[in-house]
Amino acid sequence: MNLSAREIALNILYEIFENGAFSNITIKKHLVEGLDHKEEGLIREIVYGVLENDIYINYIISKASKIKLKKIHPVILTILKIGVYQLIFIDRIPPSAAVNESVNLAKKHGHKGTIGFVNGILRNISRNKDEFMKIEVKDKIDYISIKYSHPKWMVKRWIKDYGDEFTEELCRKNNESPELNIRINTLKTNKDELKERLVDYGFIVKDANYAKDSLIVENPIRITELPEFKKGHFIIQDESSTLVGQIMDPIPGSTVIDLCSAPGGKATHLAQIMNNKGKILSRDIYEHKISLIEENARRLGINIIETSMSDATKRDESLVNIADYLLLDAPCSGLGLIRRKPEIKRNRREEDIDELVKLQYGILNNAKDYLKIGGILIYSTCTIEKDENINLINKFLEKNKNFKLVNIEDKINNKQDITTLKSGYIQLFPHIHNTDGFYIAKIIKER
Ligand SMILES: C[S@@+](CC[C@H](N)C(=O)[O-])C[C@H]1O[C@@H](n2cnc3c(N)ncnc32)[C@H](O)[C@@H]1O
Repeated sequence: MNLSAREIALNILYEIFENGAFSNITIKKHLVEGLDHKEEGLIREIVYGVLENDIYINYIISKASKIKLKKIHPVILTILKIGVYQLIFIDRIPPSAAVNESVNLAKKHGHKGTIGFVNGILRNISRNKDEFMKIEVKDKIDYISIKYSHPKWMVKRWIKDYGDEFTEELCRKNNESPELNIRINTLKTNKDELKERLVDYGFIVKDANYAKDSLIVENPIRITELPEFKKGHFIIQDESSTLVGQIMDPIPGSTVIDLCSAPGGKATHLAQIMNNKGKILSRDIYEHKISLIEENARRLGINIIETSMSDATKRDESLVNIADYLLLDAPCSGLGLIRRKPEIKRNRREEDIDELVKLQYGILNNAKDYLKIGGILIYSTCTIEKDENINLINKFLEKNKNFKLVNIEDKINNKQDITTLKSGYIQLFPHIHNTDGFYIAKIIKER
């Protein structure tokens, strides 16, 4: 029997809420053959919409329900969330349809009582929408947390580091869908040629703002099914991440170590910049991820990447003093990726950050010995947490006086809203740069 788009969305959300699953992987798993673009679009809209607005939706349901949220069966609660999301956020769906579709799901998954419960709550919210949407709290942290559905600890940290207005803008932007970026594989094609091909297929394409090898695709549905993708003419990569290669800018023929390499987005870009000449040692702690690096390298026509499994927290004597360039694209809290993976807001815990900082520092401390004198270290993360970025790098530089940040002004042409290039690092934010939240520092080992 074919499931409706809303029922598929229910199954996906249930798995994410109950098992802490990743949104992109779970969506892929549940999309079945035969769904048309419109149904697939609705499933994605509901899943991402509910995840992005989860705290606000819960707030609205708890105002309407006499039963505490914790006491509502998780499937019924998810059905309610799908209904509320459509009532509040999707204008084109008539309220009666939003209510009826949720009631139909309740008929399938609940009993007489729960059907009445879902119907009553959704009708009440639909009739008094403005009243239910009001956020009646005085505290700024509580307000931002509910309105933009970010956990309080996150809002509190960001207000402390960046201020109220900045945090509100950032949280607002985190709930918008990001554009898709692709990176051109200059070993196989060039920007103009690829752009022309994509436009011929009907894609709307424009240049990215900061990364030379990146394009923005506005309507990317099923872009990875194109022959150009299969032939390795491009890879999906946010432009912030593409800037890592651009800023490292390794010379062809060099030896590069990439300690946390999977799935190889940055390693393959470095190979491209090196014109597929030299050597890149790509390592990762997870065996199953190594094959992803190899698959990407093969598709992109790269043969200078040598993969192996290793734990970067353990010192490897065979690497000491061999690297001209070293990339530490560290495991991090991922708080710069909330637009793409809204489940991060539910799954990440504040305690994780201290743990991650210890891990990052441990790896950095090994990495420093792998560089030759005069070698270049790039440290990057996809987070906006100062403790994982600038604070960590400052602590490292304080303890290792032979390392210095390098001016990177010549590496980025468009300097709009980036003021720290001279100081050797950049911190990008979704609401300012329209990229993932991302940190990159370039450091030289002077002696
Ligand atoms: C930010 S991701 C790397 C993304 C990759 N550089 C790219 O551009 O495609 C961080 C990677 O670190 C790996 N990792 C986590 N802990 C590690 C460790 N102790 N040693 C080596 N790799 C580790 C994870 O498996 C993950 O693939």
